[in-house]
Amino acid sequence: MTAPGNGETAAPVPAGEATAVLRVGTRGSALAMTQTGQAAEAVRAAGDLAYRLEVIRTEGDVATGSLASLGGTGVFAAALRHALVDGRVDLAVHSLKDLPTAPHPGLAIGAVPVREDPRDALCARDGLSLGCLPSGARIGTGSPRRAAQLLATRPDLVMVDIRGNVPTRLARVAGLDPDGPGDLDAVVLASSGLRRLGLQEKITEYLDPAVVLPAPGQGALALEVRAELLLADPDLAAQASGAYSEVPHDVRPPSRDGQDRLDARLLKALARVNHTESRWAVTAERALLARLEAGCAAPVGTLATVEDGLLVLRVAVASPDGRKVMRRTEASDELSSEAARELGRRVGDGLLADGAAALAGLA
Ligand SMILES: NCc1[nH]cc(CCC(=O)O)c1CC(=O)O
Repeated sequence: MTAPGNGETAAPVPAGEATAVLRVGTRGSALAMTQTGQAAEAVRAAGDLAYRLEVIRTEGDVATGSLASLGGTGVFAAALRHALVDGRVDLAVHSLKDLPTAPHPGLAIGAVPVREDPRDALCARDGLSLGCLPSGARIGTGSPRRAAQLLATRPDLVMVDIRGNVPTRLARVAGLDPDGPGDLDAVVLASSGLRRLGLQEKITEYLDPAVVLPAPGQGALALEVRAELLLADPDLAAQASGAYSEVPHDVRPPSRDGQDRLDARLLKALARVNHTESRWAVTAERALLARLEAGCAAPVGTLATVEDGLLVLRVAVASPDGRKVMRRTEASDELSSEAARELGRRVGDGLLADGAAALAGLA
C-alpha cells in the first residue's frame, strides 16, 4: 500500500484545481441507504474525499432495452450498474449476494470491505430457538436455500413463502409488532441486514453454518466502479477477476472538472477499504456459484473462511424439500484471489460430477 504523500497522487496539481465530489449510487431502501452510507463514510475517510449519495430507483424507471441486456437475475443491481456505466455515479454499493456472478462489461468490483457476520438469523416469537420451535411451527422465508436447509434439520416445520423488506417480514412474527399480522412463528433473515438496521435484538438465534449455510457473499458489500479505474492498481485489478481488461469505449463517460484527482483518491481509498480475507472468501463462494450456474434462488448454501492459514470452503446443495443434502468442505493452502477462484471451481466441479444439478433442480 502506498503511504500518504507518496507516489502518484502527490504529482503537481495546477493551483486551485478541485477534486470532484464522489457520487455514490445506492438503492433507496432503508437497508441499502444504511449500508451505502457506512461504505461511503469508510471511503471518504480513507481517500480524503467529499461524497454525496445518489438514490437510484430500480427497474421500472430505467430504459428497458439496456435492462433486458443485463439478464434476468440481478434486478436490484441492474439500475445501479446502469448509472455507473452512464457516468451518473462514480461508485455503486451493492449487497454482494444480490450481485450476479457474471461480470458486467466495463465494470468491476473495486473493493470488498470487511464482511459483517455472514450467518442467517432466526427471529422467533417468545425468544424461541430453532430446536425449541414446536412441531408444525410456521417459518417465513422466501429463500429456497433457507427453506431446504431448515427442512433438512427440522422436517416437521412448515415453510411459508414471504416477500418484502426487513421490517415487513419481522411484522409477520407473532408478538414482534403490535400492528403486524403476526401470523408466523418465526422468520429467517440475514443477521447482517438486521444488524445494519439496528434490529439485532429481534434475533433469537444465530443459525450455525453447520446447520444452515448462508448465501454466497452474504454479509459482504461490493463497491463497484468503472473497470478502467482499476488499471492503475494491478493488485486490485487482479482481485477483480479479469473483467477489468475489457473496457468498452462506450463505458467512458465525459470527464468532469477534478475527475482525475477524484479517480486517484478513489483508487487509494478502495485499496485501503478492501479487506483481503473477506475478498478471498467471497471470491471462492462466487466462483462456486458460477460453476454450478446457480442463481440466488437455488438451494445452495456456502461459506468460505480463512482458518489457520487455509481458505476453507463449505457447501451444502439440497433438494428443495430438504430430504437430501450434499455437503462438502474443501480447503486451499494457497491464499490468493486466483487460488480462491480455483477452489470454488474445483468444489463446484466435484458437486456437479456427483449430481448436484439434478438434486437442486438446477439446469
Ligand atoms: N435478498 C435480500 C437481501 N440482500 C441483502 C440482504 C442483507 C444481507 C446481506 O448483507 O447480505 C438481504 C436481506 C436478507 O436476506 O435478509
